[in-house]
Amino acid sequence: MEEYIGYLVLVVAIAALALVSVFLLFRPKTRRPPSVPAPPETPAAEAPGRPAATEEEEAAGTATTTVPPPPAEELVKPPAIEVPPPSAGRMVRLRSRLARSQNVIGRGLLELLSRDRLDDEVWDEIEETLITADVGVAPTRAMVENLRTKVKVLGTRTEEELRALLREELLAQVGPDLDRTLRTEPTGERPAVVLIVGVNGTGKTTTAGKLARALVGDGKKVLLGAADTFRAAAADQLQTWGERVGAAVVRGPEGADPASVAFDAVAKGIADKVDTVIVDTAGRLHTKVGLMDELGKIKRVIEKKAQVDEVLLVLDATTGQNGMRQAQVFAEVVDVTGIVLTKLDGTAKGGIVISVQRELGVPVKLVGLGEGPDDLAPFDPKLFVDAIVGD
Ligand SMILES: Nc1nc2c(ncn2[C@@H]2O[C@H](COP(=O)(O)OP(=O)(O)OP(=O)(O)O)[C@@H](O)[C@H]2O)c(=O)[nH]1
Repeated sequence: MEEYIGYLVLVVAIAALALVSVFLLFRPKTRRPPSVPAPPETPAAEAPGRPAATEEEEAAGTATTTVPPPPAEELVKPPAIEVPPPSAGRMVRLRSRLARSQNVIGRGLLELLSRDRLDDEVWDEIEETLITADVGVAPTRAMVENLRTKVKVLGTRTEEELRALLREELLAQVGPDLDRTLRTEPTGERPAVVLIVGVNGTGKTTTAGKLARALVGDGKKVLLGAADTFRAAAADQLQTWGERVGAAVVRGPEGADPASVAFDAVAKGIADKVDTVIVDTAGRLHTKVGLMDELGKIKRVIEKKAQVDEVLLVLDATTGQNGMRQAQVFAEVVDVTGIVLTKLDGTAKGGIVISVQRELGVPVKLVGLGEGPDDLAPFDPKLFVDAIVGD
């Protein structure tokens, strides 16, 4: 009997053990703590730019692996297009910058004019101040002559009266009535063509880019032509300017014929129905003949497609008389229709506005007042003179 009970216990124990093993093997897994869902594994092809799978795609199970990856260039996220401010009112916005660089001339002149005795020595100092500010010899003489007569005849003595007199004389020299309109409107089916010329480093490429921005800000469709094929970086620079505001850029391989790039740019401008094509040139000043050949050819070739409406000569205000001489060579080679005076924020020699207009017989149409993308402004003579003499 005892032996029978022993067997029974053994059988029960084996059965219990078997039961426990079966339970452990097949026990329900519901009591595991819920796991945090891992981020879906995005295939490389689904990186930026690719739209998310639609519900239908997911239902059909076609959302991920069956779609071939798009070509590499589609993966690059296009840069956000900027909306630049319009060109009007820019000089007002940049007034303080202009005043900072220019009012030293005005303060000096007013201090001299306010002296108790206005003898020859003082008038010589006034003349010197104007010459130092790059006003030029002939305009300086004319101004001093007029000031001398008026102070004597009118007996002008108070600071306010002197300021008003100086303002009047400076304004007369700057030329408040010169036509400074920038011709950027298309003629019929043809876009306006603006050619940017000037010595390297004066800010030509920057001006082309800033002008494109300003025109886009005015609601125009603009195309940039990188005919400075001499320096690849200039085309890259222009491309960046264009991309920022959504303006197309036509460029050629490094060393390509600048005239052919200019031609292609204008042809594309016509095909795309843009308002304005801006062509940046290299304008290397090797020899006058070489320059004439290069710029003359660009202009002739463009004119097979459209007329050149503006030839803007870019001049660095900080280079003074040296820059003036270079400007003269350009003016002899090509019909300049307007001057862009850059870096006026970096010099007190604002008198160059007066001398350059007089020397070249062409109005200053735009001024550069800083390195910021919107620091190019239509030139306003009154605001300019106010910045010199102060309020
Ligand atoms: N402060 C200041 N800097 C300016 C102004 N305009 C241009 N610059 C700077 O001048 C430098 C030269 O400008 P670029 O546009 O490269 O000159 P560039 O004439 O095109 O030179 P190349 O392409 O070599 O012919 C850059 O550092 C510009 O930021 C301005 O109005 N004020």
